[in-house]
Amino acid sequence: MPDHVNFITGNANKLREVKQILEPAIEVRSQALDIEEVQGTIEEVTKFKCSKAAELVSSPIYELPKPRLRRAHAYLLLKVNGPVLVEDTALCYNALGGLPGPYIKWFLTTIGHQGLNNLLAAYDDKSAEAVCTFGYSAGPGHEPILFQGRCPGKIVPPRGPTDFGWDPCFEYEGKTFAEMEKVHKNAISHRARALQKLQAWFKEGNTA
Ligand SMILES: O=c1nc[nH]c2c1ncn2[C@H]1C[C@H](O)[C@@H](COP(=O)(O)OP(=O)(O)OP(=O)(O)O)O1
Ligand SMILES: [Mg+2]
Repeated sequence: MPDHVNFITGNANKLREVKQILEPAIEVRSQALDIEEVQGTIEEVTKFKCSKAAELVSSPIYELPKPRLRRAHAYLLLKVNGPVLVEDTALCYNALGGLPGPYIKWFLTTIGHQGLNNLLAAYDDKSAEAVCTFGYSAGPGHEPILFQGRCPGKIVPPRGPTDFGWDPCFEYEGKTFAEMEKVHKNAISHRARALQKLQAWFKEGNTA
């Protein structure tokens, strides 16, 4: 098992959940980079994001022991690309053949919770899947390895706190993600299921 991962995301809520799930076994370090996102399948979007992150990220080649020494020794820090972990989240409506899928961010920003419901007005089937795909790259030129988790649910009018994305509109076993205790969501979510696969891969002896 690696002692840490370098999770690249601009989303503080994602980071909090990944920390809650992986730590303390694996320390989650993070850099907030705004990475361009392409069109394509969920897998293509995640692979591109991961390769880009591996190129853009820079991290110190070693850790200095004490914070007060860091400034003095700043010149010793060299740029090293990768390894990195990224994640892309999709929300896939079954009645719509998997859309909005990886484009959920733009749908949510543009039409909001009510709009996410209205999209299904013409259909009886309100079922959906939350899909989380982590991409891990050892560095530039290394093909990203993907770990995907899926959680079934249905799209409902918003219930619960509105602090994280479409959580209020996604119902799983009678509760929306927003209504659940964080520990409950983090035990059954798309993100938790994907991270279980990543943890299993690390346990096989693969290291970040
Ligand atoms: O568990 C979740 N529960 C509710 N909403 C969620 C969840 N996870 C992601 N979301 C939202 C954030 C964004 O509106 C879209 C995914 O887009 P996505 O590109 O993966 O996220 P992002 O751009 O916010 O962060 P990043 O810098 O990691 O790409 O769904
Ligand atoms: Mg994004």
